[in-house]
Amino acid sequence: MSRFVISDLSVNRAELPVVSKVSLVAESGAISVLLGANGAGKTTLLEGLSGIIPVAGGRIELDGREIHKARPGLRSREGLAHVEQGRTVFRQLTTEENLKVGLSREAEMAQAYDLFPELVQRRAVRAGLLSGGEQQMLVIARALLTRPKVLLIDEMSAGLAPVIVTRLMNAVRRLADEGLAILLVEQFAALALSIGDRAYVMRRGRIVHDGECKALARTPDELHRLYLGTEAA
Ligand SMILES: Nc1ncnc2c1ncn2[C@@H]1O[C@H](COP(=O)(O)OP(=O)(O)OP(=O)(O)O)[C@@H](O)[C@H]1O
Repeated sequence: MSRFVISDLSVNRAELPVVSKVSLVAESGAISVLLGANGAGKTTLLEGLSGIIPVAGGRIELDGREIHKARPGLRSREGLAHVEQGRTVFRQLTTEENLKVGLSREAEMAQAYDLFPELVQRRAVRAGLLSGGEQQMLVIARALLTRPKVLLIDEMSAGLAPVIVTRLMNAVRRLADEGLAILLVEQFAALALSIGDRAYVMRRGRIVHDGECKALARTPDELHRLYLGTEAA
């Protein structure tokens, strides 16, 4: 069982505070969903978690070990993987070569293909020629090759057709059911809440809601209010 705990975390951009004293948890077997309007600071938070940008304050702990001062490579070795926004693949390499860049062994490759059988028939195709959904599957598969304990996923659904988004969401649910701890940043709020466990809503760099996904899914007006910030301060 893994536990990823973020306490009072602050992250700046160009020396301006973008994420302020955020606390949240992601645990084995569960999906923590992080929602919020554009510019709320979700991507900045994930980049602070994986070490792409340094944190300005607070703590990040994975299974009781503090990792917020560690370089990204070390955080990865500790068990953190980050599916970044933008679906970056090596476009000139084939699907399989993209996976091999992750220095994977056969067992991990087999697991990746088991999660996304769609990629098997595309293994010899250059990644630049894959559909957006296939590229997203490839990026998620590549993140799994390091056998992470915690998976951070940023806007995997951007620009994809609803049927593909549902496919990806089901795969993410399966990963959680197999024991991963997942922190899912998502714009498709209703769908994310339908597969998630714990829901957080972020606004202007702060967490303004922390509760169960099921409860928030039942109250779309409340979700709307949280996004727009019309509640009493
Ligand atoms: N490289 C950067 N330099 C300076 N400010 C930035 C940079 N990237 C983002 N910001 C600012 O930080 C704030 C938070 O942006 P961020 O991308 O983290 O939000 P987000 O919640 O992920 O939004 P979106 O859903 O649009 O991706 C915004 O005000 C944005 O303008």
